[in-house]
Amino acid sequence: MARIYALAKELKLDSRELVDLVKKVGIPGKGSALASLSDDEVQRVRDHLSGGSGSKSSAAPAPEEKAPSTPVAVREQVQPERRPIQLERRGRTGDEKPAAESKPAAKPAPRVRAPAPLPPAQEPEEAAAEEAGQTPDVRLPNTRRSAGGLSDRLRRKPGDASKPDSSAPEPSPSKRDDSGGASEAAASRDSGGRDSAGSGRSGAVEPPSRPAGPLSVRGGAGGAGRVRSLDKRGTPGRGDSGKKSDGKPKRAEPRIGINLAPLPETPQNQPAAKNEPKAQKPEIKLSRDVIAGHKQGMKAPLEELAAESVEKKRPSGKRGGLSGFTEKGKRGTEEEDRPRRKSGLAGMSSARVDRGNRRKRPGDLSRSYGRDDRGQRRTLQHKGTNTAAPRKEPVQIELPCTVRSFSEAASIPVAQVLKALMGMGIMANINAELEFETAEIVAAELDLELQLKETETLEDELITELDEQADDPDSLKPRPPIVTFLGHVDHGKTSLLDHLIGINVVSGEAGGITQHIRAYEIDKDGNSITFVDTPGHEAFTEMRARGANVTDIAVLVIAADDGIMPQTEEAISHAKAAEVPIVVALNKIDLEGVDANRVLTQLTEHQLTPSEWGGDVEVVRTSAIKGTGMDELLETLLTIAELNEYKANPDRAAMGVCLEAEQQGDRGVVAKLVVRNGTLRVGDVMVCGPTYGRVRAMSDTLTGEPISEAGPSTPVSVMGLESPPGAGDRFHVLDDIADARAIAGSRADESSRQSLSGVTTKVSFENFQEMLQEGRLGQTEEKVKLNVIIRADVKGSLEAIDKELSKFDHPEVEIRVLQRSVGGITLADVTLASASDAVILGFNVIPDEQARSLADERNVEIRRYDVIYKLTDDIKAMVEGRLKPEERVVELGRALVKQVFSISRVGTIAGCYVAQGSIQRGCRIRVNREGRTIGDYALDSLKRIKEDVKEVPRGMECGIRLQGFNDVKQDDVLEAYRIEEVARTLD
Ligand SMILES: Nc1nc2c(ncn2[C@@H]2O[C@H](COP(=O)(O)OP(=O)(O)OP(=O)(O)O)[C@@H](O)[C@H]2O)c(=O)[nH]1
Repeated sequence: MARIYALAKELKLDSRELVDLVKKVGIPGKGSALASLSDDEVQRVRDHLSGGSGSKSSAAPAPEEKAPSTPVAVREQVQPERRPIQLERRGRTGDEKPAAESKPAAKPAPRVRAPAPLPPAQEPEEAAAEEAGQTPDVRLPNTRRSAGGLSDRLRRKPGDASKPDSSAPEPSPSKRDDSGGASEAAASRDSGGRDSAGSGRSGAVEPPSRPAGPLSVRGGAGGAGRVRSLDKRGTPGRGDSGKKSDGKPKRAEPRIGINLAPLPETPQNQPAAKNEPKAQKPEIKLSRDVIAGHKQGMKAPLEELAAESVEKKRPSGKRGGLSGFTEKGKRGTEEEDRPRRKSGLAGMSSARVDRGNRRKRPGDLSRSYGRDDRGQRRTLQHKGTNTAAPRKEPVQIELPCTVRSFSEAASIPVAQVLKALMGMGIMANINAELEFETAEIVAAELDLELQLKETETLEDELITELDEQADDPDSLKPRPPIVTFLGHVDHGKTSLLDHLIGINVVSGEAGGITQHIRAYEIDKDGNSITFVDTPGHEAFTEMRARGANVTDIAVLVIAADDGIMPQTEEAISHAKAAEVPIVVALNKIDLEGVDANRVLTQLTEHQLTPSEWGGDVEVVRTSAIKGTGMDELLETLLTIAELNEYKANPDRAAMGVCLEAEQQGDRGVVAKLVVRNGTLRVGDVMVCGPTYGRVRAMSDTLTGEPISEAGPSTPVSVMGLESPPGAGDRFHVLDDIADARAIAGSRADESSRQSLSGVTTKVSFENFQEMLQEGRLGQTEEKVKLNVIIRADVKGSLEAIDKELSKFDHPEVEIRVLQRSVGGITLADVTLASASDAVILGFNVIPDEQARSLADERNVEIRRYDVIYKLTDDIKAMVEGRLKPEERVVELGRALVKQVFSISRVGTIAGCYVAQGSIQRGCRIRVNREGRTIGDYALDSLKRIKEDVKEVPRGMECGIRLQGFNDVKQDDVLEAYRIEEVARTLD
């Protein structure tokens, strides 16, 4: 499995280009650089790049990478020619490698062996060459390759074989000898690798060139890169440059004829090469010892030095100024340059020449850095003036990384990073946090090397370690279950808890409504149960949203007289989403005339089948007033706890969750915590969310009596924290208060950074689709679940949507409706969506103000529809990976209709107050009445006083007339929006 962008990087291709290629190869659903390819698909791509023959390419995959991007097209054209060449290569590949590698030994024998594998037909040539006195193993082949390779080919055609042949071999060997073994060494390997020769020559030459293939293959992942660089370097070979340039055409045999033209220049280049010594000085300084050593067979140091030098010279692994090399002879296709590139000293010279070229054309930076294989513009390209030197070293990125820090690290403008992100379909701001993968792609887009500098934070070191610290099974002891009451308001949650603990809190509550979370531990026949009473299911879900799932069992309290009410439905959704056992307390059973069966039926309709009806949901009939069913309820809870074997290790450092906290005048910060594991003691140092402190005192949440320690599942009031943590914040006990302080500080920073970040973190249709394509989802489960919450205007719509969704059938994705109900989108929906990574689907309904702002804050996606098929189409399209929101709705503002004026011949004018954003001329208006959208119309006229205006901002009044709608009423909410075309970037 490999990501497209990673493969592109490996193959030295542009990500988008590879995406196109993948499509071309016939692999569907890979519209993004983030998409993953299976091994088979990767092989298909490689095969395609290699020229089409799967099996062949598999034998020598690396060579294919030689021709990165451009090659695709070119190869296809040249295919007929390449085939034979490839075959030869492969043959060599295996054999050559060793030959090339062993070269260091410089033993003639091995050298001779290398050519052996060559096709018989070519042997004669090789043999002839050898006989020519090329005993010096490597040199011969090298010489041929680098110098004579192309010429050989050319020779054959033109018929002038001797001249180039002799000249080629001679100069190079002699030269090398002169300059010291260095050149030979490099040449032998480099030029060997250089396919130029091989290609240029007939089959015989090929063998020597093979080495390049093998080299890259060995390189493994980096093979591609190497091949590429080798090619580059090969080009410039000293003195042979001209010839080499000829050699490249290997792939494009048809061009040989065309390429012949530059031949005459070969000799011209030669002299240039002779001048090399001048340029060579700054390139590499070879000490006499090294040179002498090499003559005695020590090639490695030289090669390393050479390679190192070349690397330094090449900006960001690009072909850099090498392109200039081809200029004279054939500045045409870059693919022709590639094969010429060499490694080692040959590469050095290429780089040197390259530099020289750059010096000649200082303004043409684009040629050096700004173009990719297809000549397409790269981000670092500069036109005309060289404003800044391109970064040559890998970009060091420390995680987490913002756009700003990325741009600073890479020394490139923020705008450029944002643009690259936009190109990936990510709209971010300067403070947006980039995940490593995103940063990696951006770096690839910007042609930068990325070096991850991950610093382990104290959080990772201490907290994560504590979280991951597994308890020895022997140390685990049963712990009390933590039970939470959920249900519709006034159905008796608090009364039930009161009765269970024997106090009467209900009467003391303001307005009879629970405003605080209470948590008490009670004892039943020696067994404890911890009860948590929350002010509503939002609080319950809120804690879940913060990763603090304290509840083991949910008790759904339903008043027998009311039955299931809207909030009960929500509570059911929340409990189901939390995936905890549900026990129903059918309360107020003491009331006369209540029909328990009606409630049981309703429960069944909500997929909660009572155990007495054959289901698995325990229903206990209770009366908080009379105390009916209390024992049965406790016993049921204890039985469930027993079945689920809730256990914890009381002998470790405590960790748990904060339920509530407040600043109390004389006592300081008092936090109500529940210990989930371990034992909390007075004197312990703890970090809780963004605060920390030492436990100064602890007290029982029920009696208020001081306690010195609190074991697993114990609710406890703690004093000593620096500031009040939030509900749902987790706490950990640490050894060192300095660590606790540091962690709390970094969390505070992190949360403020997140609030500034503009990157979406929650699930949305688009990122779900993306995750699906990448395989990030569904790796552990059989089916990926897409959580949705549906809100519709009427029950009929809900039923229609349900029906549509029930038809949905996908092998990998399951639509999981967490909640479906009639009415506008509420805060509870957003909280649930946030806690459950769900998308809210609104059908002809709008979110209320609170829900809207919380959704914005938490990046919860709310999708609104007015036609059912659009909703289902969207889901299908998303799952099938073809979601293409070509247009995006941009909300502009909301206005409240304060008064309506009917003017004859003009129509109805709505006198409005702009409560949010602005109303703009040319926008569209959704008319909402009592939480439902009743129509969608174009804005006909927008006036302030009597003047037509372009825009009316928030806080102003205006007159609005809608096109084709005169039934505007007072208190209607008019929502202004605009539809913007959005360029698709993922496909
Ligand atoms: N008849 C009868 N009345 C009950 C019973 N349980 C609770 N009530 C009454 O119902 C009203 C609401 O009870 P609460 O316990 O405050 O209900 P709640 O669900 O906790 O309400 P919130 O705190 O607002 O969430 C009170 O007046 C209780 O006296 C019961 O079993 N029978």
